[in-house]
This record gives sequence, structure tokens and C-alpha cells, in this order.
Amino acid sequence: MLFQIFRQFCTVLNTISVTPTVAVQVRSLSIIRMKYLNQQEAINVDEELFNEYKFSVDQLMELAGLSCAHAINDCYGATAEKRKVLVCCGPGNNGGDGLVAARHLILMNYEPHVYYPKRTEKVLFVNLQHQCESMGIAVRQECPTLEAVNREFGLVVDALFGFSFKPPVREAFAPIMDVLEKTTVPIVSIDIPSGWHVEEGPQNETSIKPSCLISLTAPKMCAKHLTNAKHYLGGRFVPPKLQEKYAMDLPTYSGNDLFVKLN
Ligand SMILES: NC(=O)C1=CN([C@@H]2O[C@H](COP(=O)(O)OP(=O)(O)OC[C@H]3O[C@@H](n4cnc5c(N)ncnc54)[C@H](O)[C@@H]3O)[C@@H](O)[C@H]2O)[C@H](O)CC1
Ligand SMILES: [K+]
Repeated sequence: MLFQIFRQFCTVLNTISVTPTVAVQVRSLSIIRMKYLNQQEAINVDEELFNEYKFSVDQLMELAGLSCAHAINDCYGATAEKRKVLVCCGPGNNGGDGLVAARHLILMNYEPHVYYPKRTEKVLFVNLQHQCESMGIAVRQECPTLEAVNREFGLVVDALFGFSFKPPVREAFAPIMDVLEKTTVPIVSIDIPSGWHVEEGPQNETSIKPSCLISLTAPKMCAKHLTNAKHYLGGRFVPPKLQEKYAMDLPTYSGNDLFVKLN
């Protein structure tokens, strides 16, 4: 009951015109009440976007990947040494977000290099890889060594696994997971820190520790386990009715922004 009154209070505050200081407080309140989805809810939302709302994967992936590039630039853009970026792309749509982000990062004067070990013949992914390569981005299948990553890169984008991941990591991805668990280079994870349980978070003390997480659509429950990490929300495409149906209580995106900085 108390919680419902609090939510109604926040909703009213969100709709009235306020001074900048109050606006910051209202945003903070809306971030507090935002819902963290479990794995099944994330899958259901995804299916509704495609089946009920008739979005195509290409559309949403482009918006998701673009918002990731913008959030990365907001988080790390001021530091020149972070501009050489290793983008690790997995076999599913999380990997597709990584390929899109790499393409936008090169247009934002970053130097992305893509590690994309397990490819599919789906036209969308073949085209995303082609677009990257046509823009001069190297797309490799050989797993980089820990030494090479630490020596050559300022930032790692983790686009290996998203909300469909079921632990444990299969053998083919063990080498790159080992590199990400041990690297000293900051990691920015897209949607889910790879290897983490979508709801329960890190699986053990060696699990990766991203310095930034970009949640897409709405945060998943594992984001509650972040420590000392920046947290962004991206994927500004969720129809209001769908937000209501899942009681997402997403914070308001400001102006033309493609992301909300949650902390
Ligand atoms: N609705 C949205 O918000 C959108 C989200 N996007 C992104 O899509 C991912 C979810 O994509 P999906 O293809 O469903 O799954 P994943 O990328 O998480 O991975 C599936 C892929 O991984 C393999 N796999 C699963 N578990 C393991 C394991 N233990 N070891 C090795 N491999 C594993 C599985 O076989 C598949 O091949 C979401 O997180 C967002 O990043 C969209 O881009 C836009 C709409
Ligand atoms: K990820």
C-alpha cells in the first residue's frame, strides 16, 4: 500500500513542470522505483516487441547498438587512451548489438577491433559483419591473448551474451571469458555482464567485473549485483503500453538522449 502511494507520488511529480534541481530529484526517484526484469520477463518483452508491435530485429538492434555507442562515449569519451576498443561479439543478438556499436564507435573517432568467433549465416549478421569490414574495422576469429588485450586496448566492450544466457559458459567461449575475467582493461558490458546469471549475477569470485553496464530496454535482475560500476539504460524504443504492461517504470530520457545515466 505504502509503495503504491509512493509510486503514484512519483508519477505525479514526473508529469508537472519543475525546476532543474527538482527535476534531478524526480529522476532519482524514478530510477529507484524502476523494475528489474527476470529472465523470462526479458524474453517475453522481446517477443512482444517483435510479435505484437511488429518491430524487426534490425530496427531494434540498430537503436540498441547506437545507444550503447553513445553511452560508451558519455562514460569514456574524455579519455584518449580508451579509444582503441576491443569489441567481443557472441553468437546471438547481444553480439549483433556489439557489431552495431562498433560501427557507430568508428564514426565517433574510436578505433574498434572486433573479436567475433562464432558466426551465423543469417543475413542480418552477415551484413553487420560486412558493414564493419567495409568501414575498415578488423573482424577476427582468433581469441586475443590476455597480454595483447592488456597491452593494446584501452577498453573492452563485452557483447558476448545477453538475456538468453544460461550458465555455465560452453567450452568454445572459455578462452575469451578467461581473458575478460583476468584483464586489467576496463570492461563495458552490454545488457548482461557475460557469464553472469541473468537474475543471480556473478557465479563466483572470478566472474567478470565490468566498470560499466548498459542495460537495454529495462535492467535485468543481475544489475542489482553491480559493484563500483557505472550503469546506463539504453534502447529508447519501448512503447508506453508495453512499459505499463510490465510495470517497468522506466526513468524519463532527457531531450534527444539515447541513454539515461542511472549511476
Ligand atoms: N528486446 C530487446 O531489448 C532487445 C535486445 N537485444 C539484444 O539481444 C540480446 C538477447 O539476444 P538473444 O539472441 O536472445 O540471446 P543472447 O545474445 O543472450 O545469446 C544467445 C546465444 O548465446 C548462446 N548461449 C547461451 N548460453 C550459452 C552458454 N552457456 N555458453 C555458450 N553460449 C551460450 C546461445 O546458444 C545463442 O547462440 C539482449 O540481451 C540484447 O543485448 C536486441 O539487439 C534488440 C532488442
Ligand atoms: K554482454
